[in-house]
This record gives sequence, structure tokens and C-alpha cells, in this order.
Amino acid sequence: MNRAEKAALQLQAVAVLRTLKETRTYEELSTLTGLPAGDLNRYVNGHVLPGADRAREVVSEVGRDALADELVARVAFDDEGYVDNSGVVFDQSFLDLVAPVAAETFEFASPDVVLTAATDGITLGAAMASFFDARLAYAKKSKETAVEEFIESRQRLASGIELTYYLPKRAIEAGDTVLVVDDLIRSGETQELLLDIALQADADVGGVFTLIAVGDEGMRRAREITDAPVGALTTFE
Ligand SMILES: O=P(O)(O)OC[C@H]1O[C@H](OP(=O)(O)OP(=O)(O)O)[C@H](O)[C@@H]1O
Repeated sequence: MNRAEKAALQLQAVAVLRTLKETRTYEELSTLTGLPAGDLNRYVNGHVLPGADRAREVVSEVGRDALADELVARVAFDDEGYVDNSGVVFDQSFLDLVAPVAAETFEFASPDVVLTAATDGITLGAAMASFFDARLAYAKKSKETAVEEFIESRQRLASGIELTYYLPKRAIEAGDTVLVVDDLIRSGETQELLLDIALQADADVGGVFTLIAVGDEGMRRAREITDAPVGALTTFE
């Protein structure tokens, strides 16, 4: 880890602690993290930065659990099992915290491009792309006017309806490492289409990440297609 990476990790840990502090006292934060309340106070107020080891622990362990809990609290299911995750995907600051936690938790290859599906995957994709200093590409269900060449991936869904995603061809170059992300994986049909787009582009898949996995069908499907790490921040049964 070079100096800039260390500084970035330290600042991410401070951002995680500040978010946790919004709804907790320093004593509660101390119980949660195992760190002394006085040190936490100095980190949250920006007087001192946590050392690299502490910072990593905050981001990957405390941060992961706390963000997963926060995610559960912000997601609602209706009677038919559909998910309302607007409380998460509309909150770019929250997603900006998720990105370093995801990167610390799963061993994704550092991507050149983060690939997602419009619409709800875009804000998570932007957070992940910004964290990795990568480009963002999102496939859409319609063709963008004025774009001449597309990579298309089509599939007949279990429902019988055909779903096609289109990505402007120049968005991914052959040999790019692609991290596929989405807000939600349920059946895995969308992930399969995104992974097929990466394959058609002759890209290498560096990982698959989702905020929410509903059941394990979609995650299993993604793991059948790629050997890269496939991870979710939270799984709902
Ligand atoms: O694993 P799957 O069964 O494919 O489901 C996951 C997909 O469903 C949602 O998108 P949706 O198709 O509702 O489009 P939207 O993002 O525009 O709402 C979600 O954003 C994922 O892309």
C-alpha cells in the first residue's frame, strides 16, 4: 500500500465512523468498534487519523456489518415480494461508503470499467467507479440515439418476455477488466446479460457485486458464469 492508498483508507474509515456516530454516542461507538471512546472522538473530529490497521478493520469489519444493518433498515418489501430500495439507491453518500467496504471485503480485481444496468444500478456503479478510479458503463433496455454500434445481449426470461440490454460498443475495450455491479440480484437474469456483454467485448471479469441478493439463485447463476469473486452486501431470503 503506497502513501496515497493509505491516506485514502484512513479517510474512508473516518467517513464510516462519522456515519455511525450520527446515531450513536461515543460510548456506543466504542462498544461497537472495540476502540477507545477518546480515540474515536479524535477521529470523528478530524484531529487524528486512525492507523492503517485500525482503518482497515473499521472499513472491512465494523463498516461492513454496520452498512449491512443500515441497508436492511432502509429496504422495504411489498406483499408480493417486490423491493423498494429507493432509500438506498437515491443516497449517493451512503453508496460512496459502500464502495470501499465492498472493495475491502471481496477480492475484486481492480477494474478499468464498472458495468451496470440502467436504471437502479447506476448510482452504485458511479460510487464503485469513483472509488476504483475506473470508467462507468451502463447497459440500457433501449438503444441510445446517435450511437452507431452496440453490444447487444438478449434473453428470454422465465416469464416468457424477451429482455435485451444494449451497451455502446466503445464503452468497453478488449482486454479491459470489468467489475459488474447492480443494486439487486434476484433471478440473476440481468447479471447473465451483463456478463455476456463483458464476454462479447473480450473483457476480463474482475468480480460481481450487488447491494442486495434476494435468495441465492441469482448469485449461484453468476458464479456458474464467472470464476471471479461474486459478493453481496446483504442477502434476504
Ligand atoms: O436478478 P434479476 O431478476 O435480473 O433482477 C435484478 C434487476 O432488477 C432490477 O432492475 P429492473 O429490471 O427492475 O430495472 P430498473 O433498474 O430500471 O428498475 C434491478 O435494478 C436489477 O437490475
